[in-house]
Amino acid sequence: MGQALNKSQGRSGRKPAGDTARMGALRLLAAVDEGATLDEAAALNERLAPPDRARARRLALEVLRCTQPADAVLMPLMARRPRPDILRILRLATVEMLALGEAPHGAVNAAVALTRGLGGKGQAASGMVNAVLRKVSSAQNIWADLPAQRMPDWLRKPVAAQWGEDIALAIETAHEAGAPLDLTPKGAMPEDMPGEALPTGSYRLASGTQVSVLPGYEAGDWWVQDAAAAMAVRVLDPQPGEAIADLCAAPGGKTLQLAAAGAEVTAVDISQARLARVAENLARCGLSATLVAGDALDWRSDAPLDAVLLDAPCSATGTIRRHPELPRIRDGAGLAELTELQSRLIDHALDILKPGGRLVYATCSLLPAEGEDQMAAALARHPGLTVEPPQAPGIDPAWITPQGALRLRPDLWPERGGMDGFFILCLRKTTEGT
Ligand SMILES: C[S@@+](CC[C@H](N)C(=O)[O-])C[C@H]1O[C@@H](n2cnc3c(N)ncnc32)[C@H](O)[C@@H]1O
Repeated sequence: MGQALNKSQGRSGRKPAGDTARMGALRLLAAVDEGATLDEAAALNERLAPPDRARARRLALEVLRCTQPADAVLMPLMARRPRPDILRILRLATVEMLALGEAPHGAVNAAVALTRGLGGKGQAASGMVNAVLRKVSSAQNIWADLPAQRMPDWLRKPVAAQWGEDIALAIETAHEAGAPLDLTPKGAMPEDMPGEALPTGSYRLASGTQVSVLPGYEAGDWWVQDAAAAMAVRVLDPQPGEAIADLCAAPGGKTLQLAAAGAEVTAVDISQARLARVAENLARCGLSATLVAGDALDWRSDAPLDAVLLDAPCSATGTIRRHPELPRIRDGAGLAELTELQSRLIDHALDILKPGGRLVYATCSLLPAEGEDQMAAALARHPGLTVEPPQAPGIDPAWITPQGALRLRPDLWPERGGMDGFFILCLRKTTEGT
């Protein structure tokens, strides 16, 4: 490795392979440090060729999943904390070598070149970067023993209080492992579709699979949707011809499921821009629904509603496998506002539902405040409700809570690659009303 890390290589003017993607990853990481989500920052890499853009995102995702372990290796090797741009380069190279198994030679050379590219201070720091990363490259044993990245206290405390320390650790391990690519079939999946058919009806492929080259993409035979997210509509069990409102619909994975089942769907979302994505997804899949842009709290149906799906706005803490920046850019503030909105949406959903109709409440959250506690409060406010036990193929009885809800967590299905965190409960409005 010694020769490969020769400082003079950075002066040759030749960019190490993968440099563009690495620069793209560093841009994304800098934006996250400023409080942006990866989706918000994606436009920064618009000029990159699609393969480099995809690799930049994969690298940034991996760094965000392993920032704490990377720092645990790096910090003892430095006299003081480096400036943020240099720290990002060090973390990237560390994660490339220790988490992704990249050859030290390429990762270290690239890091030194990127450091020099920062100008005067970077030139001065490049020797330190080279020396530190040489040591990091032989730290595999230390890396293997490091615990997975901890959730922040505002999230970890309620999770550990609800399910215990072991489950909190298992969830952290699942966060670090990332997420595979899950698809929901519209009908039968194309026969040549690679991957694994899951017991719940979703289809699972390796993460990083290029979606647009898969069989059936053009024909709209399926859409991308996490296996846990797909369970809310399976629990609702839509029937052909039923009038169903999807009150917080965008980007529309659940609207597509409802429409594919033959329901008469009205998809409501407060965001016109996000609702445009529902329209695009429906068009690609050859499905239809009535789209309404507006506040669900102000919307009422002209016809009686057989069912309402309320996939409420929430902390999205169940999706950290896919959005590892969330714990970095959120601090739990705003939770009270969200739970207040959720309870108002629940009350409105029950109000517009016909007697005998069913409400499925779902959140992609790990916080009991947005799931178990929220529903306990709703049941106390509305005595005329019955809980419908979740019935759908592939449900493990261990996923059903004493309350009769489906509680899905990232640590479930570890041998299959996990699933997002979701809370799902189906209620029936009795004819006596609520
Ligand atoms: C969890 S996402 C929904 C995901 C969607 N059900 C799916 O499966 O693709 C929550 C959505 O609620 C929308 N939203 C937030 N507040 C709303 C409100 N008061 N009325 C209607 N939609 C709202 C947001 O714009 C966002 O698209």
